[in-house]
Amino acid sequence: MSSPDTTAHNWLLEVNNLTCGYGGDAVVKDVNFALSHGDIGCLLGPSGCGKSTILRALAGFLPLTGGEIRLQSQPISLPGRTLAPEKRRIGMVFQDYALFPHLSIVDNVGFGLRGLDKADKRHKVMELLHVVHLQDLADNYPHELSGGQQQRVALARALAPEPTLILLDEPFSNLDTDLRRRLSLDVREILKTLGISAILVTHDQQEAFAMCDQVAVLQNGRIQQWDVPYNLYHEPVNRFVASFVGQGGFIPGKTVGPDIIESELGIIHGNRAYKWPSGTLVDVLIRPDDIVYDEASDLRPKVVEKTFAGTSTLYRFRCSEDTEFEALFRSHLDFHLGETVPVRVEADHLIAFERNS
Ligand SMILES: Nc1ncnc2c1ncn2[C@@H]1O[C@H](COP(=O)(O)OP(=O)(O)OP(=O)(O)O)[C@@H](O)[C@H]1O
Repeated sequence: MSSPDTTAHNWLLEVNNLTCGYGGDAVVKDVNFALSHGDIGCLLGPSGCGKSTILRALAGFLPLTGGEIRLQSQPISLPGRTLAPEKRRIGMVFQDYALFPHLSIVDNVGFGLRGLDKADKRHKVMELLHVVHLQDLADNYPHELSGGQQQRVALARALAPEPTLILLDEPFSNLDTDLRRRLSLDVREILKTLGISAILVTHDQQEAFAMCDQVAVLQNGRIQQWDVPYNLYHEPVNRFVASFVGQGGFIPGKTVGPDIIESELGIIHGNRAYKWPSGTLVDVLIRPDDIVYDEASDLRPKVVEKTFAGTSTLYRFRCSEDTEFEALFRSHLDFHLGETVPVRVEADHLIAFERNS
């Protein structure tokens, strides 16, 4: 597992060996990560891997059975000691917005604001509604707003008490694809403008990559890799991360040098040296963008699948029963099922795992 060095850095949030679960069963085990001030982190993984469980522990709804959570260097959760959720200065935004239907937008956003007179409260709420671009809807009611607008109200409400950290639990999953993309970028910009740190839970990797600075990929309650999106895609630490993040698949190969692998796609040169002896059987990760069209190439696999996607087309090619791979070409490169196409590998990164590992 890759985890950050949490020493000698002024972290906003530190999660050290976090272990917790339900009814004596540990669902999340030995989780480690840390978030810098102003950064947006993400918990990404398949359904049931423990993302929401970690979020509940961060919010203070779930006690720990092992490890600790620190916010601004102060322990807020330890086994046997859980600071109450309302004392953590952590805001939450949920999938279903959870707005009060009988309150106007102003009153929804101002709900958690204490100790301000009416005029100051309205002034503060209007400032926040400007930040989320909803000032013109201040006196409307939730049912008069679209899903995206309601989610921005929920964000403004979570921001109102000036939290140290915001937790976003699948906040865009009730929205259509276009709106999710736009809103996730809007929310990133709002958080960055205000310098507020956040943890997003999602199973949508495009959303994770577009919105977050650091992403944890989880499997069965454990973090497999905590890294920047670029590294997760190009430098996955294990097969699970390689398969879960991005498209692509593995083809069989054999090492002929520390950074050279022989395969049915030819000799593949990498940017890193592996320690395996020559002749080791490996599986090589091929991403669709690692394959280019090249009329001069002798490698001519057959098209076995084709998915047209407007500006690009995803092809599945077969060299042999053992070697199939995908390639993404601009859609004017139009080939038919069964056609043989000259291609070559142009991979910046060589990701391989020992066969049967
Ligand atoms: N209240 C609960 N009581 C008992 N088990 C639970 C409870 N909540 C979740 N679990 C179990 O804990 C595991 C992790 O659940 P969790 O909700 O954290 O996953 P997740 O990664 O957020 O999944 P999803 O993406 O589907 O929301 C699952 O096996 C789930 O069945």
